[in-house]
Amino acid sequence: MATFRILVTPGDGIGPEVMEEALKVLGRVQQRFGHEFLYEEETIGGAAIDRYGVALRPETIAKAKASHAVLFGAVGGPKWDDPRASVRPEDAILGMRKQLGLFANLRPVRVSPELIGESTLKPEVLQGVDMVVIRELTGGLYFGKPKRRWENAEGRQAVDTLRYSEREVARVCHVAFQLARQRRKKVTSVDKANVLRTGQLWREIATEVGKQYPDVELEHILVDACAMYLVRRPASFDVIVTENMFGDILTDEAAMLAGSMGMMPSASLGRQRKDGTGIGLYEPIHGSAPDIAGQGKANPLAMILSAAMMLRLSLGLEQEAKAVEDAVDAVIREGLRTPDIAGPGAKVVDTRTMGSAVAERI
Ligand SMILES: NC(=O)c1ccc[n+]([C@@H]2O[C@H](COP(=O)([O-])OP(=O)(O)OC[C@H]3O[C@@H](n4cnc5c(N)ncnc54)[C@H](O)[C@@H]3O)[C@@H](O)[C@H]2O)c1
Ligand SMILES: CC(C)[C@H](C(=O)O)[C@@H](O)C(=O)O
Ligand SMILES: [Mg+2]
Repeated sequence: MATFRILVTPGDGIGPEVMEEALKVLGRVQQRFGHEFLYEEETIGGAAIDRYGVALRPETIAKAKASHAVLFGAVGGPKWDDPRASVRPEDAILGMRKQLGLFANLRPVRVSPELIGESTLKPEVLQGVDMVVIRELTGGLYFGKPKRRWENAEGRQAVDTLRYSEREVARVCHVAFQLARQRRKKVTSVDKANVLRTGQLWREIATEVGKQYPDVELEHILVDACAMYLVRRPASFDVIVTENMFGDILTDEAAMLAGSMGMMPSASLGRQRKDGTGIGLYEPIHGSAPDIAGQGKANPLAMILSAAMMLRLSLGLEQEAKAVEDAVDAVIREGLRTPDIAGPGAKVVDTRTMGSAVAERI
């Protein structure tokens, strides 16, 4: 029997609601496959600002480093949204990513045949969509310095800095090519090389890294065109690799191919240890959804699918990961729908019923 340490950070809004369901599903995995998951829970985000005055405590990072993986819900909400606030709930997720060195964010986009009808896009456009967007996660505009606000005779000013180093671009491109080798062997590198110096560096390095993977096709697309192709011919993409901010925006767009933000899991990975393992952080790409929090309307499948990615990528439990994904496919096939993926006449269930249904099918 294997024992794994998992840090659980539910966060704010629907974060705790979807986390409860992921833990229910993992409980069933423990029972069925006989593993031991040792959980530690930490308060983060807005809840931590209320309790400790900061969104992320050093103790939480220390606990994360002592774990095999972190399961992260979502942070944020109107209560902490003052644009002048010196601490923000989002500092929790940004701090985790940076301090744990999680530079590669994998965001798979799969379209269940049963959900094609619920999308706002035409069914024929969605046929065969199966891609992974790899978002660079610890560089770019999010972290570049200087980053500040000030005021002068011309009024209020602000600056964020877009900076990338050769090393930062190369390492995330390697992740993309290695993943493409296990898939359809195509990488699309997305940049803004027609305008930005960082985009030119990105393209140059993606091309150099690509030469080390002659069996993988590499195409370059400008980010504005990519936003268009994502809704025009999404099935043509296999692995997309892009910088932090572009990846953030393009993946919310891509969520609409899968039907809802509530269907989009993610894994954030960093350097591997010598034994081939490495800490990973697993979270849905959606936020705390204040508009539906506390109403039982949140779709827990993105969080549950993130837990499946954790089983596969940080705990090395492929069969268990597959069992969770198959259970999710089964409930979708059987017609269970939270409101975000429910068409007319659908069998609408609440967050807990959806989570229990997945757990029961493992
Ligand atoms: N990783 C994170 O913690 C994370 C990610 C994104 C946004 N946020 C934060 O969340 C807060 C709200 O942001 P937002 O409203 O722009 O984005 P959001 O992702 O929270 O919500 C966008 C829309 O998608 C819906 N939605 C999201 N997740 C859903 C789910 N699981 N089931 C059903 N519907 C779902 C919401 O109801 C809303 O209509 C902000 O404070 C933002 O900073 C946090
Ligand atoms: C909450 C926010 C900081 C975060 C981001 O911009 O990275 C979110 O939008 C995401 O996609 O994970
Ligand atoms: Mg986002």
